[in-house]
This record gives sequence, structure tokens and C-alpha cells, in this order.
Amino acid sequence: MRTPTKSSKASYNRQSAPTREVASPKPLGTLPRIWPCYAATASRPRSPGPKRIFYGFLDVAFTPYGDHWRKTRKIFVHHLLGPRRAESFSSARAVEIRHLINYLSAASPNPVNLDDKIFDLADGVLGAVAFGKSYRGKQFEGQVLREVIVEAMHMIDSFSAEDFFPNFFGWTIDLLTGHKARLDKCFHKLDGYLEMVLNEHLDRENTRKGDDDDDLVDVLLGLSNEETGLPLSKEHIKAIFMNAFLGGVDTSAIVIIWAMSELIRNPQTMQKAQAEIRTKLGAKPTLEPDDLGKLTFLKMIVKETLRLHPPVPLLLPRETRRTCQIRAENNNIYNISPRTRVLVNAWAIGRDPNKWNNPSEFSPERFKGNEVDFRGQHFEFVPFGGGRRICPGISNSIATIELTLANLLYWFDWEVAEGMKVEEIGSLEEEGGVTTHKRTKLTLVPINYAWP
Ligand code: HEM
Repeated sequence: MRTPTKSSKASYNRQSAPTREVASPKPLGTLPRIWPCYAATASRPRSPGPKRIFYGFLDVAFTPYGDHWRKTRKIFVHHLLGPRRAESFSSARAVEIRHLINYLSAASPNPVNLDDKIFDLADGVLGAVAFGKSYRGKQFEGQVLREVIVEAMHMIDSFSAEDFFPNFFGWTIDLLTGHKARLDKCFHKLDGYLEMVLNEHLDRENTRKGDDDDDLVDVLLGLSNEETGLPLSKEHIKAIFMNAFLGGVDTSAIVIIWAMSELIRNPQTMQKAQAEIRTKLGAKPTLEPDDLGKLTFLKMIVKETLRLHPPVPLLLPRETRRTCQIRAENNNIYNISPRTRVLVNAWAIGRDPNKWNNPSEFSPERFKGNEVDFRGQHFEFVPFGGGRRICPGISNSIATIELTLANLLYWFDWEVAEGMKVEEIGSLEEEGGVTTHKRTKLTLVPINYAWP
């Protein structure tokens, strides 16, 4: 097995590209496959309609328009992901995992839809810390949380004529194609939820106990424009909620679901993971975060899942500030013009046959004795991105993913429901846009584990 090393990282490094004649840039469409990056020149103007809230998610917080993203990143890192919140996240995680385990234990040995339950768990953890209340996916009447998130991600990523023709012409096309109606529906659903969270906080503003009681919403409401350097309107605040909600719930849930899908397809790997957890931890009433340090194989499973199924496959879009160069697979170097939108294909990077042996195979053992990890230092494995915009939620999400998986494998054995096939349940078909979900539902049977 080939082990990616630091030297392989150098081959992605622009600085280390061999000095050679620079190929003249070709128009997009006639380019050979530029790997691992590809560039698109289309730049989306902001549209005024309901899509604004989605642009709130993308533009206000993430993309380098002005320097808003830097400021909102700071708010995020300081007020939601800083050390002050670590304790709150840890106790919210414990509560939500206990709730899930109790539910599964009562449901055993009947089939359960694990997808929805995992989304509810991730929502419960984030909601408790950021929004002051754990809704566990019940905030959208008549629709499950997972469906709302998948639809929102689809809308963010879908083609809208109004984006390119921000006038009556674009608006009419979107009306005729049905895109506008779909967008409006999705927008009102999410906006209604964010508005409700905001209003609940405004209502209890006078009864709040003080700083220790504050969640992210309280903090944002209390920040003045001078402190943030941002004109923090209600809309901005909702856009930041949206970041927390979509960035924090969807991604962690996706990884847990893909990991369980891969394990159900690879029963020997699942048994090996269960044996590790049960042998190393022995019989105990609850699993503690400190226990995770002992679970080396579980950590390899999480890495392998992130390699094959990075939840944000194209990371977040970047825009070039000046002309820069990208080296393609064939060693040609291409000039990329300033103000070009560049997408980094983390999905393809994780499956590059030049860096990974049998790249499509789920083989957690490949990480044994291998220093490659996802914290932005190894460019052959970038599920959380890298550089200045690397995901600030890495430690938080890894803690949720590892502890949830450890519990699922410790307390239960897992089977496919009668009449169903492993290939259907564990199907690796993907769907989605900014984030990639598993297309088929993961319906499994939990069997309470009886200690000998
Ligand atoms: C497995 C879970 C997660 C994955 C795979 C993931 C992945 C990513 C990726 C790929 C980016 C873009 C980085 C880039 O383009 O270089 C990103 C950005 C971001 N993520 Fe995560 N993320 C996860 C969990 C979380 C959580 C739990 C939170 C917060 C609660 C979070 C908050 C953010 C924020 C605020 C940004 C924007 C950073 C910026 O633009 O400066 N993420 N994430």
C-alpha cells in the first residue's frame, strides 16, 4: 500500500511547479481536465428576491466580497466555536446521544430510519448551543429536517435565470420554469424558523439571566455595529444563523450516515470496530469524550469516510485576486485570470489513484501508521478545506461524529431489515449540491447488545 507522504503534498504546491513555458490559457470548455482544480468564469450577481437569504449564507459570510466573511468568521470562531462553548457543546452532545440511544434501544429489534434520527441529533446539539433550544428536527411542521436541508442545499446550488439576468426577463423565466415557486417555498420555510428563533430571543431579552446564559443569538443581538464592523441588520443575523444551521448540522450528520452505510456494506470492518470499542472500554454506563483517545480504528473509519465522502465536495468557492497559475495533470501550467471563481474538487483529490491505492475501496486500515490527516496540512486529503478559510468547526464536528459512531457501535449490533438488500440500503449513490447526501435512506435494525 502506498502511503501518501509530505513529498506528495509538494506536487500540489504552485511554488514547486517546474519552471517551464507557460501554456496560454484556453477558453473554458476546451480545457483538458485540469485536476485537481477547475476554474469557472461565471460570476453570479446578487439578486434581490428571496434568494437573498441563501446569498446571505454564501456571500455575507463566506465569500470575500468586501471583507465581510473575515468578520463573520471571527464572530463564529469567537462566539460559537471558542473554548467558552466547548463545555456547552460537550453536555449538549451527551444529552442528544443519550436521547438517540434510548430511542434505538426501545425500537430494537424493529427497523429505524437512521438518517432522520442522525439529522435530529446534529440539530439538537447545535440548536442547544447556538439557538438556546434543542428542536431535534421538529421545527418544520409537516416536513422532516433532512428534507428541508437537502432542498435548501439544492436551491443554493441550482441554476436561476434571475442570477444571470437580474431583471424582469430572468424573473419571468424562473416563474415559468417553476424555479421561483420552489425557491419561495424553501425560503419561507427556513426564514420562518430563523424568524421564530430571533423573536423568541427578543421576547425573553428582559428575562435573561446574564452573560453565562447567552447563546449565539443573544451574543449577536448584543453586538453593536462598532464591535463587529458590520451593519448587523436582522437579515445579517439570520444569514449568520443560516451558516451555523446548515454548516453545523448537515455536514456532521452526512459523515455519520456515510460511515454507517460503509460499515453495513463491510461487515468485517464493522465487527472489528465493535470489538475495539467493547474490548478497550469494557462494560460501562456511558461513553465519555476521553474514551475516544483509545479508539484508533474508529478514528481511521472516520478518516476513510471523509476521504471517500467529503460532505462539501467542492469546498467553498474562491475568487482569484490576481493572475495565478495552476498545474494540470499533464504538467501544463495554465494562467487563471483575476476575478475567476475557482472550485477545488476535494472529492476527486481523495480518490486520486496517484495518491491512494485502490481509491474507491473503503479501507480504513490505509490510515494505519499514516500521518496524513484532515487539518489542512496534507493536500491529498482536504475534506475541511485549507488555508485561511479552513473549516473552523473541525474539532467540534469530529467530536460529535466520533462519539455518536462509538455509541452506535457499542450499544447495538446492526442488521438490514427483512426483505431488504445490503446493496440497496448501503447504496453509495449521491445527491445534492454544495453538500453531498446519500440518496437512499439508511433503514437499519438495531439489536441491543447483550454483554456476556
Ligand atoms: C464533518 C463536518 C464538517 C465538514 C466536512 C466541513 C467542511 C467545511 C469546508 C470544506 C469548508 C470550506 C473550507 C474551504 O473552502 O477551504 C467549511 C467552512 C466552514 N465551516 Fe465547516 N465543516 C464541517 C462542520 C462544521 C461545523 C460543525 C461548523 C460550525 C458549527 C462549521 C462551520 C464552518 C464555517 C463557519 C465555515 C466558513 C469558514 C470561512 O469561510 O472562513 N463547519 N467547512
